[in-house]
Amino acid sequence: MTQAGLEPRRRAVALMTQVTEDHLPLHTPHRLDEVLQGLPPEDRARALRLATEALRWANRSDRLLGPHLRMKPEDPVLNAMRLALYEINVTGAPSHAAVNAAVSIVKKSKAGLVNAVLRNVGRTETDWNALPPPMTAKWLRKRLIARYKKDAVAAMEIAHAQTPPLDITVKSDPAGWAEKLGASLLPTGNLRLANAGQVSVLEGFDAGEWWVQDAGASLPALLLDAKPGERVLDLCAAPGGKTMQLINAGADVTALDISDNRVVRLRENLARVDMTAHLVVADALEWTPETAFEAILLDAPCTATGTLRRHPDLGFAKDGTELETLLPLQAALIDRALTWLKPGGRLVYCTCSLLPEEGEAQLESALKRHPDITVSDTLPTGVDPAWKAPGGGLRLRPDFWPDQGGIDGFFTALLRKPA
Ligand SMILES: C[S@@+](CC[C@H](N)C(=O)[O-])C[C@H]1O[C@@H](n2cnc3c(N)ncnc32)[C@H](O)[C@@H]1O
Repeated sequence: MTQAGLEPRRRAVALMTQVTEDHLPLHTPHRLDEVLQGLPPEDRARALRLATEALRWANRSDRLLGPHLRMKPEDPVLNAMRLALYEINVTGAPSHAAVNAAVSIVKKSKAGLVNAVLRNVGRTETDWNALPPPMTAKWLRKRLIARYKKDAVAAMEIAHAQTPPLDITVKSDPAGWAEKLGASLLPTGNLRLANAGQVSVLEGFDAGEWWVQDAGASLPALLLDAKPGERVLDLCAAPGGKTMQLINAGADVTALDISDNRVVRLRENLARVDMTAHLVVADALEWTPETAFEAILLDAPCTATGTLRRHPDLGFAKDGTELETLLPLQAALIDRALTWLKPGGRLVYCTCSLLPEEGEAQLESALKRHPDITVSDTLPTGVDPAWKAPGGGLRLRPDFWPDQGGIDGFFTALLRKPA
């Protein structure tokens, strides 16, 4: 392998190690830039893609490696071997090239081990494709089985093993854009591209005609159904996928987020699609609006476990301990948002989580704390009634829409304040 081919792989292993050893998600802003420093854009994208996909398949690679390892090697060594096995078995890379790359990436003292182990794996008869799909990280799997039972979790694992399609939300004329982009039109009105390649070169991107947004992530704003001229608060707004939907519906939007950096991205995203909102950088637990809103969309911070198919690194980077701070924060945000609604106002609460603690259970306890609030059972267009959660709201899972390429996991519910 040429030096040019080796460098993105070396960085991919460094990124994987940031996830497995330091427990930082791949997309941790400053770390990502640090690790990818000096690489041209196409190699940055390549390194990130290799790291993402090698982590998606890491559990299956580990099954092949296990019988040939006396003890678990240090993370950079294990990750170099995981990358090689992913490339050989999923992308069809020639095994000598992938093994040589792994040998060159690790420190010299480990080169012999990596070479011997990978060649031993190559000599075994195990059929990669006959192995079960990669297993969800233990901390999460236990919780998912408790909630959804084994068969549903097995279906989710099949969904998590697939590289997800690219979904986009268009400003207008979804059917026309579907034709121009060669995309399929989803029942929810989003467009889906199976193999999109580089997003920024697609027609309509520079002109700001659409933005990237999973179909599942678009449902909360569809459920809120903002009307032209309505004053709407987008609470926890950055990077702004839902803000753009609300503005596109004609609402007068205030978009608030605690993170300076993320609001910079939100501002850039709005500029690209030529939209404006009142932007606020503030902690929602301290901020108070001057007047009440007709509608609020609260996309609360969460474990993001519904996005595992897009971010397989999260299973390695997280361990569930953040729930201790997230759960009270989500409840406090709901309580504050309800006080900022006009009589008769609407609140959509949502999280991109598969955990009932962050969805169904938050709704249930909010209804107990606020007995005057009701939950709407309206369904946005295109939503399968089977997605209704028993206690109200919608429960989306990655194994839904299996024939159309899946959907991110989400919980979302529309609450109404009495008039
Ligand atoms: C799930 S993300 C929002 C995604 C966004 N709604 C979208 O559709 O693009 C959650 C956001 O909550 C913000 N956040 C976390 N704690 C907050 C707080 N106390 N006040 C305001 N925003 C907060 C985070 O900075 C993060 O941007």
